Amino acid sequence: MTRPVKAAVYGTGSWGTAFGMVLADAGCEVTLWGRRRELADAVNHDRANPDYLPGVELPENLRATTDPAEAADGADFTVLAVPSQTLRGNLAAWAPLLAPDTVLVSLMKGIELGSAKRMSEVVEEVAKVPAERIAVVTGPNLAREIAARQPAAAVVACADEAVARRLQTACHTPYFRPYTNTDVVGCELGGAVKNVIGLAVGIADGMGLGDNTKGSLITRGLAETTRLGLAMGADPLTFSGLAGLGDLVATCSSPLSRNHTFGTNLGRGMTLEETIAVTRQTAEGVKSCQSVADLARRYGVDMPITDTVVDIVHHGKPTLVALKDLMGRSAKPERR
Ligand SMILES: NC(=O)C1=CN([C@@H]2O[C@H](COP(=O)(O)OP(=O)(O)OC[C@H]3O[C@@H](n4cnc5c(N)ncnc54)[C@H](O)[C@@H]3O)[C@@H](O)[C@H]2O)C=CC1
Ligand SMILES: O=C(CO)COP(=O)(O)O
Repeated sequence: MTRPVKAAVYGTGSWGTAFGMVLADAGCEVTLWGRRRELADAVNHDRANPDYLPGVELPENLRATTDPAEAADGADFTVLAVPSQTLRGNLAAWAPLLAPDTVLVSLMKGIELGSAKRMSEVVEEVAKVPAERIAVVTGPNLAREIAARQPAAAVVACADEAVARRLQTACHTPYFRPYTNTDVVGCELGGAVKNVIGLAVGIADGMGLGDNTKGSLITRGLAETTRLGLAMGADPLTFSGLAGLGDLVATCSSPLSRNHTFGTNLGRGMTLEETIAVTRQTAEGVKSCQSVADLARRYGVDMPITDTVVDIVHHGKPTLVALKDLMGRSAKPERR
């Protein structure tokens, strides 16, 4: 008899827990790692994560620990679901504990500040594992909807297609349909930049602007994401798939999106400090907009919506002035 696939999930926030549920529903034996004892106890004794997924009953084959070595033990897949800017420090502590030959899986949709590295690059550098053992899960996957077992598709990306297929099997359930992709760069960029565009759409919503504005921002946001992706060697078709358009549409339409909500609060006139104070969870685009703008500069790519978000969020540019400047740029053909 073959043993069940074992997965360790580092991060007991909303997506770490919801993706842990997916893995458990697909038949894996899952151990979540979290920092807080009371949350691990709630998972183990009450089958609940009241802080991040209130009202959701967790499956039996999902347990939690605060001991990173216990989580790592024998894991076929090591899933990373902490805020992107904390990955490097956390992974440095976990790397010596990882099971040999484990596949590292990033759920994170951010770009590291300073280095402008994608999360899989940080994993490769810190855990010292080859790219063929690093995978990414991305797509239109709002955690609360997945935890309610509402149907969704996703992408599992890995340079080694056989590894992507193994992960696909490990997380395939009747409500979660993962597709494989070998374009890791495109998949990660799609996930990180959509958070920035989600902020822009949220700001527009908060300003009371309508669906034409939203449609324009989504489409031109996808155009600038694709431009950056092309310059970085991604497959442009990735951006019309789940990791690009799919995730962009979900994020830019949903009040469940933290990035969208963050933008809406700013657009309504809250200050950055007030907005941060009412945001309990990770809104990756707030920091990553700066790293995406860095990447754009490094690759000589024009990303006007990203620049506008950086100006509003980090330089205090008034939203009406930012909108006027964005619309007032010189006219150009659509495909350039
Ligand atoms: N929530 C969602 O719907 C989705 C989130 N993601 C991505 O997943 C990643 C994680 O997001 P969520 O789980 O939603 O965030 P969250 O804010 O719900 O949870 C973050 C978790 O990380 C922990 N944490 C915070 N700072 C930490 C630190 N310094 N060291 C260790 N742990 C720390 C928190 O205690 C919490 O358990 C992000 O990159 C996000 O973009 C991707 C798809 C869907
Ligand atoms: O990535 C997500 C959905 O796919 C979640 O978006 P937020 O991080 O904006 O909530």
